[in-house]
Amino acid sequence: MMASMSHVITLHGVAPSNRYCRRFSHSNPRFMTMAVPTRVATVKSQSCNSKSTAEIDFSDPDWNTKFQNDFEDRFRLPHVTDIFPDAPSMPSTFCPNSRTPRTNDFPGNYPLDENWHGYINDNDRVLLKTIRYSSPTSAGAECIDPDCNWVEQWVHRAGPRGKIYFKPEEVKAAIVTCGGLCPGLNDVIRQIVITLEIYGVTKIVGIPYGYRGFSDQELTEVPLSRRVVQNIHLSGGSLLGVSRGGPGVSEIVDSLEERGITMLFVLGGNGTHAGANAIHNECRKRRLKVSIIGVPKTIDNDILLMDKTFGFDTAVEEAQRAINSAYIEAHSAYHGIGIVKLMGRDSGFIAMHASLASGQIDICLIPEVPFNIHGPRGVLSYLKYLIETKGSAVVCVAEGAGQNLLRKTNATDASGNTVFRDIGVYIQQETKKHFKEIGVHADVKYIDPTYMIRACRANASDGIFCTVLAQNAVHGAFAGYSGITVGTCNTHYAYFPIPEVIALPKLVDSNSRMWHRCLTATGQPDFI
Ligand SMILES: Nc1ncnc2c1ncn2[C@@H]1O[C@H](COP(=O)(O)OP(=O)(O)OP(=O)(O)O)[C@@H](O)[C@H]1O
Ligand SMILES: O=P(O)(O)OC[C@H]1O[C@](O)(CO)[C@@H](O)[C@@H]1O
Ligand SMILES: [Mg+2]
Repeated sequence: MMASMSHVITLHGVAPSNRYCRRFSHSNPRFMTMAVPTRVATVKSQSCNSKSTAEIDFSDPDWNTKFQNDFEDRFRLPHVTDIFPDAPSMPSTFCPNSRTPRTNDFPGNYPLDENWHGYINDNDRVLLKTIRYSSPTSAGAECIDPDCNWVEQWVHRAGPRGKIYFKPEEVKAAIVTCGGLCPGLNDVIRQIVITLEIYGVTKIVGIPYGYRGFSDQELTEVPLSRRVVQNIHLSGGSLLGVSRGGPGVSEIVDSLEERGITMLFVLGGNGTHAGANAIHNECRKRRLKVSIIGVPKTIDNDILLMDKTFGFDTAVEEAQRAINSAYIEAHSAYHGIGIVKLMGRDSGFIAMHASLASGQIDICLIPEVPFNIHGPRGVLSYLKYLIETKGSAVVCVAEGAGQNLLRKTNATDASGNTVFRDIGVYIQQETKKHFKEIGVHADVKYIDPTYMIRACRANASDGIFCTVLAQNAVHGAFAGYSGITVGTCNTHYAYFPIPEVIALPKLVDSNSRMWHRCLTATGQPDFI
């Protein structure tokens, strides 16, 4: 089959604008010209096939090797030596078992180099995909070619390097948190500060209220130290504040120059990372030795290639309280119907995982899977069936689900994200109307716990996750990288070039085992 294919084919015959991938719902043209990545993800990772995968000529006997080389090139991490080839390096000052930097004056707490295997080699790699699918029809198969050949894809291992490219005493590090709130922001801020201090950095500041803090003259830098951040992880929110919108990239880089910032840690979602990448590019254009490092903060878990993002676990856990309340209300009422709306603009991960965890959801609706409300196969008919057969029902709907059923809105927020209509309210209203029309009693209750969930403190698992991400962010900066972000792949920590992880939102694959498991757990039919 392979030999006979001399033409360039699309992946499984699926056109590049494919089943699972959509653009992030940005519409602000100001940002579009600034930093939306030009490269689309070429791997069909997270079920996203792409233009460049579609351009592979699989009749070439070397396509596999070429793909892997291309992959290695794309995932190469931008480094300070790209613009300053002679940039000096020095032995790392990082010491994992000390509160202070490693110095020759105080060798007692530090093993001799030859006995200590604590650094990451720049050539260490993490395997991105671990399942070998035998057929493209296997559940959730992510194949590069039509025969689903095994293709190794390796990304860079995160962690401390033996050589560093910044002298700690010359560093001024800044941290900024952008976008919406997410559990764990304070844990990340805290650990970045602590790790920077261990390297020996003394000038550490927080930029208040997201990117806005770079331009608003009334907002002043927040000095940060171990003392300041010691207990901030005990509460939710962000010590520094967050915002959407704000200044353009050039203004931000002007501000970095004026302030003498040499390391910038950017905590935020896809929009923030697009901004971070644009800042990185602008710094390179101006030949500034500045390291821009992202830490992906998206409660929606919609960043490509990573196992998960921080705050997601906590969100799923916290959503249980809302779901349980909806269940109790519905279960205690005569013909009770509970509706819970959870976050997820483009991706239904929170709704899917919360439904799976609760065991109390009868219908889970996510943006990736179309559904009808009305008609014989619609959600309302099934709700009637549930009321008749089990007396009550609970629906979990992601905020971005079923937007096609609602009147379009042209409204955008300050960052250019489309403002959605409330699908939860719509389902509540239509349910009430429908049951009235068919003359069946229904007691409908609607819960939207969004801001209660977002404002929570990180749970233990996210607390650990944030701590490790933050340490790795600092290690990445000292290693001389810039324009990168940090995440986990198959439980291992890795660095990624920013454009590769934000080209598209990571979506729930409706052919994945996880979605099928969710369907098995709820027992819901297709609503199409
Ligand atoms: N394409 C872009 N280029 C440069 N900056 C951007 C871009 N998109 C968004 N930004 C900036 O990034 C910041 C955060 O963006 P946004 O409000 O979209 O949140 P986010 O990072 O995607 O996080 P969340 O997951 O909470 O939505 C804003 O200050 C916005 O101005
Ligand atoms: O109301 P805000 O702050 O604009 O944020 C809402 C958005 O933020 C998110 O919670 C992600 O941070 C989305 O799920 C949601 O659409
Ligand atoms: Mg976003």
